[in-house]
Amino acid sequence: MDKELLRVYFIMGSNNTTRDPLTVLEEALQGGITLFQFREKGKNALKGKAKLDLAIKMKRLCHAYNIPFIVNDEVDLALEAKADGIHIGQDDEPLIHVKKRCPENWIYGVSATNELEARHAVQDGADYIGVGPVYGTNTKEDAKQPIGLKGIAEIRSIAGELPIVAIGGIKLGHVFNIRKAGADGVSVISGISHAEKVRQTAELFCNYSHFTASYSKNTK
Ligand SMILES: Cc1ncc(COP(=O)(O)OP(=O)(O)O)c(N)n1
Ligand SMILES: Cc1nc(C(=O)O)sc1CCOP(=O)(O)O
Ligand SMILES: [Mg+2]
Repeated sequence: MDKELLRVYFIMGSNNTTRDPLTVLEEALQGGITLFQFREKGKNALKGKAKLDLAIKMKRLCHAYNIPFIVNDEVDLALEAKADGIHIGQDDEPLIHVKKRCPENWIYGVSATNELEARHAVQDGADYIGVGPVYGTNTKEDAKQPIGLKGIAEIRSIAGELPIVAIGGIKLGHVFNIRKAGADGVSVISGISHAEKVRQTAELFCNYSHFTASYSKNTK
């Protein structure tokens, strides 16, 4: 996959905002997010048809802005919504099974918290690795211990050329150091979905992430 898609990877479900989730997503798209993941889980998450309906509406919105639509965890939902990819965690259906029943041209993401998990993700043919949590987060109840910038750098060395994206507690002020540690981008939930001005905040994430990439290239 094109690693530029990971520059600002916005993730959201209906319970990550008190506003209309479609409005929040559209504002983030207007701000220039480069990839979107539908993650409908946890307290007050939608179920059944309401979940599928929201997924399809979000996919249409993403496609109107030429942004790929990824689904978290749920392979059947991703297939029904005709998504562009799936994100798989360590406790989810293994990537090698998932790949057998999904389109070849999908984007396949895998989570890793340590070098061993990253090594397996590379071997199993992931298109990118979600690395975290980098910092403490209130968004994911079962989040592991933060791995910090050192954790990103360690997984960067395992991943080789495979794109990696950092996740967990990421705010605007973290972007520079995260990119310098070797991540190709930042994956953000509350830093964007809870922002007072979603479009402007997404735009700032994009500018910071873009600036750091150019800065690092020119100082190597
Ligand atoms: C880009 C990205 N990276 C990591 C995750 C976390 O996946 P997982 O560990 O399966 O946890 P849940 O999100 O399912 O709670 C992710 N979703 N996206
Ligand atoms: C969904 C998720 N996965 C994580 C991991 O470590 O794999 S941390 C996390 C929550 C990210 O939300 P926020 O940007 O609000 O901290
Ligand atoms: Mg998962």
